Amino acid sequence: MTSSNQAVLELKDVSTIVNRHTPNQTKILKGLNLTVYPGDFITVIGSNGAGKSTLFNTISGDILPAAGQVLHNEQDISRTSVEKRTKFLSRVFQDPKMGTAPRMSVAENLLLATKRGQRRNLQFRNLRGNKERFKKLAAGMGNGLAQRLDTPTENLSGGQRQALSFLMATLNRPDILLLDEHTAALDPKTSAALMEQTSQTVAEQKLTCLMITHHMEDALKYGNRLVVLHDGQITLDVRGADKDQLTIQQIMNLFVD
Ligand SMILES: Nc1ncnc2c1ncn2[C@@H]1O[C@H](COP(=O)(O)OP(=O)(O)OP(=O)(O)O)[C@@H](O)[C@H]1O
Repeated sequence: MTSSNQAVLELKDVSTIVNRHTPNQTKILKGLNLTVYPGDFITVIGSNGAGKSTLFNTISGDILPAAGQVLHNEQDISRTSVEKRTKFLSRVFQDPKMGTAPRMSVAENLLLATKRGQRRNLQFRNLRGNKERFKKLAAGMGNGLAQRLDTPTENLSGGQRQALSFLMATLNRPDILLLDEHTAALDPKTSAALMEQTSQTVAEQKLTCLMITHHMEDALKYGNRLVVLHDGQITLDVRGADKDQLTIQQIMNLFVD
């Protein structure tokens, strides 16, 4: 990645404060800087409470920075609403229940995802026209989702539901994809399968992606770049060959205060 590339996302000296003007006021991100280039796949690690979810909440607009700026394609989005950011950003959460509407079928959820960032005007008669496309997409996940297109998502397994959340998040090729421990609630085999699918989709669609994980193996295996968060700041940011040479032991040593 060359420095002449325009950044997709930039956080400049970002600080966040929760419980402002109360005795519990706490600074979480402390002047954090991060520049993300097109096609970066960044694994984000750090101990509990380091500020990883707060970083994602700041990128998604769920938390507004108390100081500093968030830029998307060089435009200041620091005050842009969560809803407006969904036009270019999508996120998959740890909890399989978070990403899908439970009473709606798999196909209806996928149709909803095609309208992401647009005004909601769901025409379910479009379902039939999209069925073949949805079937193909679901088949790509390789976990029986393609045979469940008419099933309400509340009746899917956790793995199928999380695969659907991932599919919905990537359907319209977001500029920025945030994966917030998206495989953590799944059993090891299902988790590994979704991780492989993730890696494949990110590569095929050349997505720009940040992924929080507590799996050190995954943090090393996937992505071209790894950042370590500690106490609200980035304490390590490595890419390419430097990342490839990292060992789990070296990373574990970084977690010792
Ligand atoms: N709304 C809030 N009110 C008070 N404290 C908060 C709030 N949100 C986060 N914190 C605190 O800020 C710190 C960072 O939280 P955050 O969830 O970003 O960490 P994390 O790195 O994602 O941790 P984990 O790995 O446990 O998910 C923690 O000490 C947390 O308790």
